[in-house]
Amino acid sequence: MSDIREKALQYHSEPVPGKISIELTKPAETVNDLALAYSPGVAEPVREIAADPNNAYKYTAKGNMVAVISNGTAILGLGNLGPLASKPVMEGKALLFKRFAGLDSIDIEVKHRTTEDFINTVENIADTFGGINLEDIKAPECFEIEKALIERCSVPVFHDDQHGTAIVTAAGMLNALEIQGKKLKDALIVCLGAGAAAIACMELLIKCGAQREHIYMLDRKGVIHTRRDDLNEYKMLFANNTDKRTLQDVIEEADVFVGVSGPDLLAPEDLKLMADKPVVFACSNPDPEIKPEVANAARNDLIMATGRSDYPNQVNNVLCFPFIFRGALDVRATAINDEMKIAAVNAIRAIAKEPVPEEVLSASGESSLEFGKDYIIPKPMDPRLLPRVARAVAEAAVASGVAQIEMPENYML
Ligand SMILES: NC(=O)C1=CN([C@@H]2O[C@H](COP(=O)(O)OP(=O)(O)OC[C@H]3O[C@@H](n4cnc5c(N)ncnc54)[C@H](OP(=O)(O)O)[C@@H]3O)[C@@H](O)[C@H]2O)C=CC1
Ligand SMILES: CC(=O)C(=O)O
Ligand SMILES: [Mg+2]
Repeated sequence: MSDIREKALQYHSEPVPGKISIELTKPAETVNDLALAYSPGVAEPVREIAADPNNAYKYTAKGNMVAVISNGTAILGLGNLGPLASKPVMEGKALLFKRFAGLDSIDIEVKHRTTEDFINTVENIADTFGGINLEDIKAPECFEIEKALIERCSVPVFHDDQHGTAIVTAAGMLNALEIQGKKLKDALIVCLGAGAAAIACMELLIKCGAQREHIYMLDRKGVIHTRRDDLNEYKMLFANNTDKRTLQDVIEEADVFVGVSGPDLLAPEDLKLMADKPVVFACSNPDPEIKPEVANAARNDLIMATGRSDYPNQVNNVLCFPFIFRGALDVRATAINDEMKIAAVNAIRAIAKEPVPEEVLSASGESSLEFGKDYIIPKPMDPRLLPRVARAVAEAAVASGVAQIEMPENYML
C-alpha cells in the first residue's frame, strides 16, 4: 500500500470508524434531567413549535445544524460511485463544518430512482436543518435539483461544488491575476470541464469582470461551440462561435486555465502554449489536471494552484462553505444570494494580503508566507476566515433583504 493510502485508511478506521459523532449539550444523568429532556418535559417545546415553527430555532439544534446531502454521482473527480461510497467525503464536509465554523453537521446519502425522487426526499426533510449543503451531485441534474430545492425550501440551499468552488476560485483568481499584472476583464480563459463546478466558476468570474466571449469551455468532446447539437442548456451559455475544437487549439496564448474535470488532462506541452505569466488552477480532486511539479518543470512564470492541502495555493471550497453557512445561519438567511457570494469572495481574498499569524505558519509547516506566487489565498486553518467571511456574508444577507433577524450585536468582533 502507498504511504498515503495506508495512513488514510487507518485514519478513517481507528480508534473508531468514521470521522464524526454526536455530543449532548444538556445534562442527562438524573431522573429530574430525564423528566426535562424527555417525557414529560419535552412536550413543552413540542407545543411551542407547533404554535410557531420559528420556535424550533429556540428549543432545538436546528439553527446550528447543516445537512450535507449527496447522491454520490460526482464524488470529487472519482465519478459516479453511488451514495454509500460518498459517505467519507460527506463525513469529511461535516468534520470541516464543525472544525472551522462550529456548525453541527450530519451527512445524508440518498438513493433515488429519478431526479424528482431526490428533490422530494430533500424537500421533505429540509425543515429539520438550518441549511442544506448539496455535495458531489453531477451536472446537469445538480442545476435542476438546486433550483427546485431553493424554490421549495425555506432554509438556505447551496450546492457547494457550484458556488463554494466558484467563490474560492474567484478569490484566488483575482489575487493571482493581480500578482501577474493582469486584469480579469482582459484575460483569455480556458475552462476544462463543463459540469457543476465549471459552469458556476465561469458564471461567477463573469460577475467579477471576466468577459463571456473570452472564455473557452471544454467537455469530454472538446471545445463547446455553437455548431454542436449535443449541448445542454447550461453548456449552451458557453458555446463559442469558433473553429477551434481541441484543448491545444484554445490554450494557445490563454492567460488562465481552470481545470474542474479529471486527472492529468493538461500536458506540459499544452501549458507551454499559454501566454506569458499564466495562471493555472488544476482543481480536480484528488488528482489535478497537471501536477505542480510537472507544471513548474515546464515553465517558471506561472502561478499554480490545486484543490489539495499538500501543495501551495489550495483552491478548494473548504475555504468557503463553513463560513458562508455560519454567516447565513446566524442571521437566519432564507437564501445564499449573489451579494453574499461576492462578499465572501472579497473577504477571502483580502485576508491573503495581510501578515500570516504564527499559528497558521506552524500548522502549514512553513517558516514564512507572504502574498505572492506561492500564497495567493489563505490557508483553511487561518482563524481570521471565520469572523471575517461570516461577518461579511451576514452583513450582505441583511443588506440584501434575505435575513430574517438583525445582525447579532458585536457579531464576530
Ligand atoms: N477544488 C475544489 O474545490 C473542487 C474541485 N472539483 C473538482 O472538479 C471536478 C468536476 O467536479 P463537478 O463539476 O462536481 O463534476 P460534474 O460531473 O458535474 O462535471 C464534470 C465535468 O468534467 C468533464 N470531464 C470529465 N472528464 C473529462 C475529460 N477527460 N476531458 C474533458 N472534460 C472532462 C465532464 O465532461 P462531460 O460534460 O462531457 O461529461 C463534465 O463536464 C472534479 O474533479 C472535482 O474534484 C469540484 C468541486 C470543488
Ligand atoms: C472539493 C470538492 O468538493 C470536490 O472536489 O468535489
Ligand atoms: Mg465536492
